[in-house]
Amino acid sequence: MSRKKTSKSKGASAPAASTLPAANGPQPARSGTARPGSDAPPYGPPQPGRPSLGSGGDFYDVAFKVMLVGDSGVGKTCLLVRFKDGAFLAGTFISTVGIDFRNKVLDVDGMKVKLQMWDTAGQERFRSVTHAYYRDAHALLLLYDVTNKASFDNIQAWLTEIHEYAQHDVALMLLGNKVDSAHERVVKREDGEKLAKEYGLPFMETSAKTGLNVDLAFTAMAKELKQRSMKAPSEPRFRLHDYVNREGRRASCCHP
Ligand SMILES: Nc1nc2c(ncn2[C@@H]2O[C@H](COP(=O)(O)OP(=O)(O)OP(=O)(O)O)[C@@H](O)[C@H]2O)c(=O)[nH]1
Ligand SMILES: [Mg+2]
Repeated sequence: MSRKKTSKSKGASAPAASTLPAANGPQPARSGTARPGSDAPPYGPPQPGRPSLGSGGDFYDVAFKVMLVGDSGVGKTCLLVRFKDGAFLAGTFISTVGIDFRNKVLDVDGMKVKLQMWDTAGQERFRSVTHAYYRDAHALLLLYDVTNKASFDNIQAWLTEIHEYAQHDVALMLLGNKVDSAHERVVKREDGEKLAKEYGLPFMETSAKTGLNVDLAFTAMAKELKQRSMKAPSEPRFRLHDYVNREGRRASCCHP
């Protein structure tokens, strides 16, 4: 069964999880060439126990699209590279052109969950390109930079955009990145928490540089999406807010 795609279907139900790889399959990450849905698996209900084989040779039970959004320079690409490859892209800042994507298969409570992660360009001039991708996203990671007040102040505008273009029940998480830069910090943790509470969002501070909370952010989202996709979950309800509050590490303690 495949889901019929509708354009800007505000108020429609969230896209179903995908279990089948596309005929042409996801392509290796590259900038500015991907088209909405063209490289992505078609949608369909999850069929646990019947793993699919992606074109990259990755077996998975269920697949979801996770999009990273936020101002240019907040660290979206670095966060993704940290999660995917465990490395930090130091040095010259190379701004993303258009949109880029990477895949990773996670083991979530015995199920292989493939995350197809879309890295969007934060620059204003690419905004119309990224709008086209929102409607297919199952989850959004919305980032600001704790050393850049403007990126925090713009979160409200990003939320307005998300409400306009994304599915109404898209899973959403707010991340304050670059907490390793303690001396340059201008947005307090409490300010991030307050904003997140105001909008009912799960919230964490992260560092693509040290890796703080990076795996946790993606894993928590994978757990949430997996739970949402189960028609009659046998496990207790997963609570994203409680999970990130419990598991999230604070920059000043506990982390190397
Ligand atoms: N200290 C520190 N620097 C970071 C971190 N994450 C990213 N950076 C730096 O911030 C700059 C921008 O990072 P990118 O990941 O390219 O930013 P982006 O959000 O993808 O930007 P666009 O592609 O233009 O939307 C780069 O110079 C990174 O090295 C972090 O966690 N800590
Ligand atoms: Mg980028």
